[in-house]
Amino acid sequence: MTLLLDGKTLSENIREEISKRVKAITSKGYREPTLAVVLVGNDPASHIYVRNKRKACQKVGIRSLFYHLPENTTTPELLDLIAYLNSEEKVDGILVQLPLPEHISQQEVILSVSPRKDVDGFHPENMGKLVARIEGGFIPCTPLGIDLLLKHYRIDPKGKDVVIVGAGFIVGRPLALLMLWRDATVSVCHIHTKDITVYTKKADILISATGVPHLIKGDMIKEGAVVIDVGISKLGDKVVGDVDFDSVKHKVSAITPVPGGVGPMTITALLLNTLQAYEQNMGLKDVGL
Ligand SMILES: NC(=O)C1=CN([C@@H]2O[C@H](COP(=O)(O)OP(=O)(O)OC[C@H]3O[C@@H](n4cnc5c(N)ncnc54)[C@H](OP(=O)(O)O)[C@@H]3O)[C@@H](O)[C@H]2O)C=CC1
Ligand SMILES: Nc1nc(=O)c2c([nH]1)NC[C@@H]1CN(c3ccc(C(=O)N[C@@H](CCC(=O)O)C(=O)O)cc3)C=[N+]21
Ligand SMILES: [Mg+2]
Repeated sequence: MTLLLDGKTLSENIREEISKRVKAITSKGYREPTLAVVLVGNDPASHIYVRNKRKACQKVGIRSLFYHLPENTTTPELLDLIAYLNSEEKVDGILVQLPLPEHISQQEVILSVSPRKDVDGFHPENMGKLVARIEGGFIPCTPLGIDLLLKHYRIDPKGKDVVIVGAGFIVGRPLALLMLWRDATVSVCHIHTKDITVYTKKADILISATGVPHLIKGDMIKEGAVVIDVGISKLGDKVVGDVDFDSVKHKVSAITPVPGGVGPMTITALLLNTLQAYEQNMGLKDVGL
């Protein structure tokens, strides 16, 4: 029997808890948690993601402020907005939607967000805490969402061979660090890997995050493995992952569906990070809340 790792239902349950926590705090007279979402340009997929993130915020009582800048925004203009959001006491979290237009320096933007408001966990101070195993930083949303999903289903990476396909900045790399933190033996494959099948076949837990539809097929997988599909691609009008679900599903012990697996968990992790930023910003722990 193959277990479907249901990120949608788990997300609903966690979001219910977040909502209760927000109500408990705001009913004591504190202001609402606030996330600033910055989108540059008109990429249609980014628009949909941003809309989903804002809807999710609203449902749990997190206020979201939306800053939509034109495609031709310059790096200094974007940095000015971020400097303002950093200084604004009432803004707890800042999310700059990626990818940014080519002409904007992603590196400068990531460095400019205050590490205390960096709910994406992309700032080197937060990435560094992931390397050094220092608690209290922000863990990037997709790795954190996957960690929560594995925990919920009592799949412990400790001592397991975890193989990650894709070494991107927002998923593969930070995920590798988090899985090391969980005491897994981690391999990371990428575009220059000679033969990814050598690695995927050894995986107890295989996590694919490339955006290449149907990259992972049944004959590349060990019997009984756990498969986590991070990829999101459009094939015609269907949303598909990196995993060829039909050839894989009979071989594995557990697998995430796309949609309804990692995607909702990513947004839930964003809500959790925003709540963490808010609690730290307001000093709620210090007053015993
Ligand atoms: N479900 C969710 O919540 C989320 C889903 N995503 C999805 O995950 C995917 C990856 O996103 P992201 O990390 O931002 O993308 P990136 O483009 O930053 O990273 C993709 C990685 O996969 C590698 N890669 C590409 N093709 C192959 C291949 N054939 N074999 C092995 N490695 C390959 C790339 O190598 P190289 O760079 O050298 O080409 C790169 O390391 C996308 O589909 C994205 O939409 C992303 C975030 C959240
Ligand atoms: N600064 C920044 N932070 C991000 O976290 C970030 C980003 N930029 N840029 C783009 C990627 C992608 N990403 C997704 C989030 C949710 C779903 C999601 O909710 N997916 C649903 C719906 C899929 C669909 O129907 O399109 C699902 O899988 O069920 C997908 C992808 C966050 N990203
Ligand atoms: Mg993310």
